[in-house]
Amino acid sequence: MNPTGEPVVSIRDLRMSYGSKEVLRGINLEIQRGQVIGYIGPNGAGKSTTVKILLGILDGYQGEVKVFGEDISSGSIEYKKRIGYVPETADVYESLTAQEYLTFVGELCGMDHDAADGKAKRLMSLFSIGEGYSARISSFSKGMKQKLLIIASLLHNPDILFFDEPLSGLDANSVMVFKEVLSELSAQGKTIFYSSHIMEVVEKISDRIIILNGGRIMADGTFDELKEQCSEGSLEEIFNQLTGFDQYRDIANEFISVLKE
Ligand SMILES: Nc1ncnc2c1ncn2[C@@H]1O[C@H](COP(=O)(O)OP(=O)(O)OP(=O)(O)O)[C@@H](O)[C@H]1O
Repeated sequence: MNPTGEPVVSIRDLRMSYGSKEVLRGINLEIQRGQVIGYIGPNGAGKSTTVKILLGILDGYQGEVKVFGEDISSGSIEYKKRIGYVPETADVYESLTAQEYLTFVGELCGMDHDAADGKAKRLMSLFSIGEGYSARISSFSKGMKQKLLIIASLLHNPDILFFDEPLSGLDANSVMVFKEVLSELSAQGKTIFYSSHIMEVVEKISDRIIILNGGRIMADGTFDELKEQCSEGSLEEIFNQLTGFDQYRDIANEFISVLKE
């Protein structure tokens, strides 16, 4: 954990370009232990790029990125064992069974095979997909695959979690279980980065909301602070205001008239 109270993630003047296209334009952030961060922004804002840099799977950035107080460019990969990640889209090994996949992931993160096996089986059953434990992932429904990814991200009890649209495909009962798990994890001191386009959920679960637009941070604060700053009621309205999007009716009308042609 992080007994000294220093930030678990610290980012200074982070810049990233793909070719001549600058997609992160000077991000500065300090994230404390136990915070649930709603990390939101329009499509292409740079959210996944930031997360991939933090995960150590994207190089070539400028600026300083520290996780658990250590500069991730130092080459140490130990910190990755303390991180869990649910990507927006994932290539899981479909020909493996859930058991093979989860024990493999657990062992990669330093767990003993039998410990990973026992824990994975119980977590699958708690998520109502226990019957699929020995089945090939290729036979899973979309929601079952998503639950598998969530379990894989949590199995090794990481200290920082990155979730990208984690509720995608989950039924209403599982959503309630997952939200409750999130709030317990945060109470235990886990830090959670939550990226989603579902504003109602982000508004409810986040202690702090960061809005990214065009590679820059447009807002950073609690929901109440953002509300005060924008004089708007819901996070959806705040988001639309801060990302300069107020023509949705005109666009929808034009869309309909094109369909009618
Ligand atoms: N491998 C790549 N090569 C070139 N450009 C890329 C690459 N990956 C991302 N980009 C560009 O970087 C920008 C930021 O992408 P990123 O995936 O970080 O956005 P995002 O905020 O996660 O978007 P979304 O909400 O759609 O998932 C986009 O303009 C995207 O086209």
